[in-house]
Formats: sequence, structure tokens, C-alpha cells
Amino acid sequence: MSLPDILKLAEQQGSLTALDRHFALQLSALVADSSPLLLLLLALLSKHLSAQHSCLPLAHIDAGNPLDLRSADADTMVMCRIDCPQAALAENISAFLHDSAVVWVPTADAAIDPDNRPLVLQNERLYLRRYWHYEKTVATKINLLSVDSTIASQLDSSVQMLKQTAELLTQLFPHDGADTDWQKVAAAIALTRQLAVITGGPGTGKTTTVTKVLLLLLHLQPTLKIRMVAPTGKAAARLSESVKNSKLQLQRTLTGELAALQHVLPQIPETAATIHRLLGVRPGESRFRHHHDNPLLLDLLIVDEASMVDLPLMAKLLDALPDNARLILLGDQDQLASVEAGAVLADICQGLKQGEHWEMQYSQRQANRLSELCSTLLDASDTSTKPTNLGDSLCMLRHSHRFKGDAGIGLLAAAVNQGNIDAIQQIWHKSYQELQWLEHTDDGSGMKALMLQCQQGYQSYLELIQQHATPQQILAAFHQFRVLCAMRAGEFGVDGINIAIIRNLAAKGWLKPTAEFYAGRPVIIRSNDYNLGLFNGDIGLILPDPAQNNRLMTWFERADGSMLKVLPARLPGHDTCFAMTVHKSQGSEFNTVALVLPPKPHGPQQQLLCRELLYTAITRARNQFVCLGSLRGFLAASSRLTRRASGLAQRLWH
Ligand SMILES: Nc1ncnc2c1ncn2[C@@H]1O[C@H](COP(=O)(O)OP(=O)(O)OP(=O)(O)O)[C@@H](O)[C@H]1O
Repeated sequence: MSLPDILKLAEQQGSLTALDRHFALQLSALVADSSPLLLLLLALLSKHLSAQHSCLPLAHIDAGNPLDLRSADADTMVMCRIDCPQAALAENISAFLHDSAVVWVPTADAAIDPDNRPLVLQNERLYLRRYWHYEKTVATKINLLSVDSTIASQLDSSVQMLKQTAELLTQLFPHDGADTDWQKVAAAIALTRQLAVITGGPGTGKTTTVTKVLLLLLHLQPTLKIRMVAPTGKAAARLSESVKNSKLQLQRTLTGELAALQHVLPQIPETAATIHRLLGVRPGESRFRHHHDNPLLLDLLIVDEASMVDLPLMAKLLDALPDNARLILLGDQDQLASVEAGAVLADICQGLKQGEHWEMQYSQRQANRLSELCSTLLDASDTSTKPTNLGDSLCMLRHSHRFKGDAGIGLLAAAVNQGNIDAIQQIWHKSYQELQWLEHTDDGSGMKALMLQCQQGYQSYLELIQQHATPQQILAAFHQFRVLCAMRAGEFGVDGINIAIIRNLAAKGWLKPTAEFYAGRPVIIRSNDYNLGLFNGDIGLILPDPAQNNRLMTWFERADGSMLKVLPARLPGHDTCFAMTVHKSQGSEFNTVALVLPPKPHGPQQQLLCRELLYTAITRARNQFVCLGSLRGFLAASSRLTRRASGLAQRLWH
């Protein structure tokens, strides 16, 4: 059997896709190199990229069965294994790739490959040139932005400036407890450094903190040009809403000595855009309007939900950022990584991870500066023995103001995040009001209970349609409840659950799904349509338009709160979305979330069911979290962490 035949066998057995096989065959034909090992590596690289890794770490390859064949005759197994001990594999393959004419191995003095070879090998990781380039762009810019900035040095040399900043911080962050106010520390970092990365779970006060930072920065520099962005329209709308709320709360606290800052409040921007809109999409072209040679016109960029930003988009955004601009990244590093390749925020925060715990990694100099600015004492556990510039730019908020300490949702999210199996079991057995477990049973009673939840959750928006409420009111009611699934296909995936919900609501007489488009059908957009202004992940509702003789239109709410209506026939690719994937729910929140897990996860499903997926689903819920699944499956998923292969953390932290 030749290697191309073995690739075909791997495709038939499901361990490679047709794309992986064709990619390998075509690229090796293009570069006129038919060596079996190169073909094998190309197929594995493609497989890794499809699984959203940025590269193929050579150490990940299994010498004995690299294609993960389930069954094959002895000759075939011998043909496809790599003839070398596993311990020496990475080194041997590395030597092979060094000699290959299609692989570029960067050196300290050659930053660009003059021959534009399609593959790059660095630190025993094999990249497609494009991805290597994205990673390098992100690492270079983040490293550049984290260098101890002039602002911080000025502060150190000017006692008066330090005192003034400390006073402003004390007034804006009054705190009576003895422990450190991390929001204040985060604000001090954002005020004094060009880069600040503020991470933390839901409700830990990221937006509140950043709004206060904006107030202080605008007070000190009134002409500062600020832009706020998020990866999706929904996340941008949420950020706008959150900043508006924070401004209202702040307004109430600006009394006494702080009253002088009241006039600055209106200067704080309230509208966030999507990253695509900020960068300027040019229809039909893959390059954005803004890039390194045509940078964005801004002094400060705030990026919310940074965990959702994939490697290519982050590279393009950072490439377009002017050299002297400030950058604040906000996000939750524990959430699922971006839908596309990379896990940029997790890689940026990786140096803080110490086993199952997170600890700040400040240099002694930064710890002293922050202690003075915040009138607190950062202890030894917050400083690093191997300090980095990036470590000085990071702050993690850990106290959630949304979930009260003893509230079920917060406890469950924390226990899942730590993979604490005993705690998870106790929480599910304790019957918290906010949590409801539905076990899959052979008689289908779990599924029946889920359908009852759906009736309760979707009743109010369907009633509002009958009462001729405004599309905005109906959409707001629809967004109170959502079913989330781990996967798309199958009876317990998005496809099957959507069908079950439609049948159930139709049986109640609440929906009339007699045609493709019917009043009350929720849709989620699958791709970007820049002409219509619709983006991947946007959710709309099909409703009659009284202004057009009740003709059916699809209504969407834009990031600025205005409504967009589109003829159903003109919609780009879309799906029904009574149920949606957990991935697509990132950046959204609902009063009640019902998560559906398969009863007996097997094969590739198990890989999908991981800790980040559960954590993301749980933290989408504000008031109630319901889960239909098998408790064993839930516990197994809590123990499974997914790591995306990437060289970014190494470039940033070593
Ligand atoms: N220090 C604080 N003391 C009391 N309440 C706070 C504090 N910080 C934030 N809050 C409140 O907690 C809630 C969540 O805050 P905020 O929206 O800033 O968090 P967030 O981290 O941005 O949340 P999300 O990730 O959901 O966007 C808000 O109602 C806010 O007013």
C-alpha cells in the first residue's frame, strides 16, 4: 500500500478529512516533493489546523500510529509508522524538515524568508507560513506594547505625578477592606502602561474598571481618541450597554472632590463597533482598509471579549494599531477559545497559571509602583522570580459581583473551572434554586422536562408577537432564554433539538411552521454580509411588518440599539436558533440557559465536551442554569482541558 492509499484509508476511517488528504497531495505536488514523510506531515498539519491549532508540534506526533488508524493489516501499519523511537521523534523530524526545500527555518538574523517557502519550522513546531506570520505579528506587537513605557518611567521620576494619580485612584476606588482591591490595581496598570490586559470571569468588574480608567485618562488628556470594539455584533452591543450602565453608576458617585470630573463623563464613548467594522471591510477583498501602512486613527483601543478573537484577526488588528497607541484587552481567559485558530488571550495569560491556580507575575519594580499607586501591599506571591514585561501589564479580577458567594451558578462555574469533581457533585446534589439537573433516561423523561423548560422560556416572546409588541420588545423577550448544545449534528445537537422544540411549540399552537419562513422563527447568521450589515452569529427574528401589510421581515438589533429589517429571501446563510452551539453563545448572556449534553458521549464528541465548554455555557446564565445530560458525562467533561497548540505563549513568556 502506498502512502496516498494509506491517507485514503485514514479518511475512510474518519481520522483524516478529504480536505486533509487533498491538501497534503496538492501541496506536495506543487512543491514537487513526493517523500512519504512530507506527505504524512502535511496531512497531520492540515488536521491540526482544522482542529483550530495554529501549528503542528512535532512532539504531538505518535511515531507508532501517526494517522491514528483504528484497524489495518500489519503491512499497512508498518508502512505508515515513523521508523524512530518516540523519544527521538521530534528531533529526527526536525532534522528531516531542516533539509527540505519547502521548509524555512528562521534564524536570529533572517526575519523574512526570501524564497517564500510554504512551511516554517520553529521551536519544533511546523507552521503554514501564513499562521507563523500571524503568530509573529501578535508576539512582536504585544512584546513591544508591554515594554515599560515612558508613562510609567515619568511616574517613577515625578513624586507629584505619582501622588496625584494615587489620589485620583483612591477617590474612584474607595475600599475599606484590608485585602487588595484588584480593580484598582488593574486601573493603575491601564493608566500607567501602553498595554493592559484585564482578565476575569463574568461580573468581576472589567467594564466598571475600564470606565473609571477612561474617566481618568480623559480628565488628564481631554483630546484622547478612544475606540471600543468586540469580536461580534452581539458582544459589541453588550459592551455598549455595559459602558452606559457603568457611566450611570459612576455619575452617582462623582460627588464631593470628584464632582469636578462630572464634565468628563459625557466624553466617554458609549458605542462599540465590531473589529471588522473598525478595520474597514472592503467587499470582495480579503485585506482590511486599515493595516500597518494605513493605521487606525486612535490613541486608545479597548477590545472586549478578547478570548473570542482568533489569531488571524488579532494579528490584523494589532498590525493596524498605531505604534504609540494604548491597548486594553478585556476578557475571560477560561472561556472557550475562538471559533477559528488560536487561543490568543489564553496564551497571553498563560504565564500566570501556576498549576490549577493563577498568580500575578509582577517584577519587584512594578509591584512597588502598584503598591504605592494603590496604597496596598502586593505580597511575594504576586511577584515573579523571572519577571517579564508582559507580566507587568496583566491583572486578573477574581471576585464576581454578579454571582453572590453562595449562589449556585457562581459556585458551579468555579468548581468546573477548577475541575473539582467532589465540589461539582455536591453542588448538583444540593438542589440550589438556580440550578436544575435533568438526567437522560430511557423513557425520555429528561427530554420531556427540557421541552417544558423551552415552553416556559419561549412563551413570553411568542405572546408578545400575538400582542403586536414592537420587534425590539419581542427580541428582548426572546433573548431571555436559550438552549445551548455542545455540538451541531445529531438528536442532541443543535439540529435535533431545534426540530424537537419547533414540534413542541407547534403542538401547543404557538408556532405555525407551515413554510420555510414563519412568524416567530429565530435565525442565526452563518457568514458575514457586509452589504446588508449582517455578521456571522447575528440573531434575528422573523416577524410580520405592520408597515408593509404584515409582510414577513427578519429583524435584527444593531450594536447601537437601532433595528435592521431584511427580507427573509435576502438573508445570507442562516440556521434556526431556538438552540445554538455553546461556541456561538460566547459574548451573549441570557436569564436562563438550558445546556444539552449527549447521553453517552463517544468518539470525537468526547473531545468536544471539555471544561471550557461547560464553563462558557454556565457563565452565559444570569439567573438559572438547567442541564440535560448524564452526570457521569458532565464530570468527565469537567476533567478534560483542551489546549490549542501554538507557539505564542513561548514567544511571549520565554
Ligand atoms: N467594586 C464593585 N463593587 C460593587 N459592585 C460592583 C463592583 N464592580 C462591579 N460591580 C457591579 O458588578 C456588575 C458587573 O460589573 P461589570 O459589568 O463591570 O463586570 P464585567 O466583568 O465587565 O462583566 P461581563 O464579563 O459580564 O461583561 C455590575 O452591576 C457592576 O455595577
